[in-house]
Amino acid sequence: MAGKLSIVENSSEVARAGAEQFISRAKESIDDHGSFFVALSGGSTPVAMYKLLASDEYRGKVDWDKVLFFWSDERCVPPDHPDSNYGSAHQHLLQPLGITEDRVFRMKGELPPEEAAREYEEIVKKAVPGDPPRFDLIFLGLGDDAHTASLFPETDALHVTDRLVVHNYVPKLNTYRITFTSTLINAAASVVFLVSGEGKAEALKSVLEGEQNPTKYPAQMVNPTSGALLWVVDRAAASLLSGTQ
Ligand SMILES: O=C1O[C@H](COP(=O)(O)O)[C@@H](O)[C@H](O)[C@H]1O
Repeated sequence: MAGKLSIVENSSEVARAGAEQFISRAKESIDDHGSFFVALSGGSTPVAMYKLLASDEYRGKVDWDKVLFFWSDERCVPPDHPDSNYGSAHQHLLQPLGITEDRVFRMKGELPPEEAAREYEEIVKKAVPGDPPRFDLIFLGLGDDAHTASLFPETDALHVTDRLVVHNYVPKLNTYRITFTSTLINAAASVVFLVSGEGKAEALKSVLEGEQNPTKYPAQMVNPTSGALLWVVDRAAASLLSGTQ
């Protein structure tokens, strides 16, 4: 497998390990170049990490004024919709910490998907240093079908290498998503997957130990060119991995 694997006890420990990664990468990046460019993932898994980062125990550990927030994917819904990835981070992290809008770069899920993707690509190119732009840290999750960001199995976005952000039609959901491409993800200085629950066990086994088939298991596309890759997974998600029984 590519990268390092850290198996922790349960979902709370996944959140804690994610928060620790956020804090240490933020410090390193701010010490090095004065800002921290982080892309958050969506879905339910990161919510516990957001709550922890916004808690009294953790909030003082990050120089929030130097953090610039982005998203690795978004659903095609307005920002106040319950499915919005931005909306979830806003509710549990950005609002509690009083993060101002000038440091928040959200994908506009309310726009036509192609327009939203092109607009976000331009924003990323302008705001994030490097060619291709190099995020300090990208958080990712894993779907039970082995998708990551909104790179779903057998979808067009998997074959795009000359774009950074694209719209992607997902037939099984009959909807579009907006997503980073593997080109942008793999340019990052650091990528951290947070994976929790036995519902992810089969997908995790396939991605890490199965045949190499990124069209079927898109998370296999993630392998930073000159960056670090860490998988933080709990015991339930890791239960089918070799040597964990
Ligand atoms: O649809 C999505 O799913 C994955 C996994 O989400 P989770 O709810 O199982 O944690 C997520 O990483 C992605 O950003 C999201 O849009």
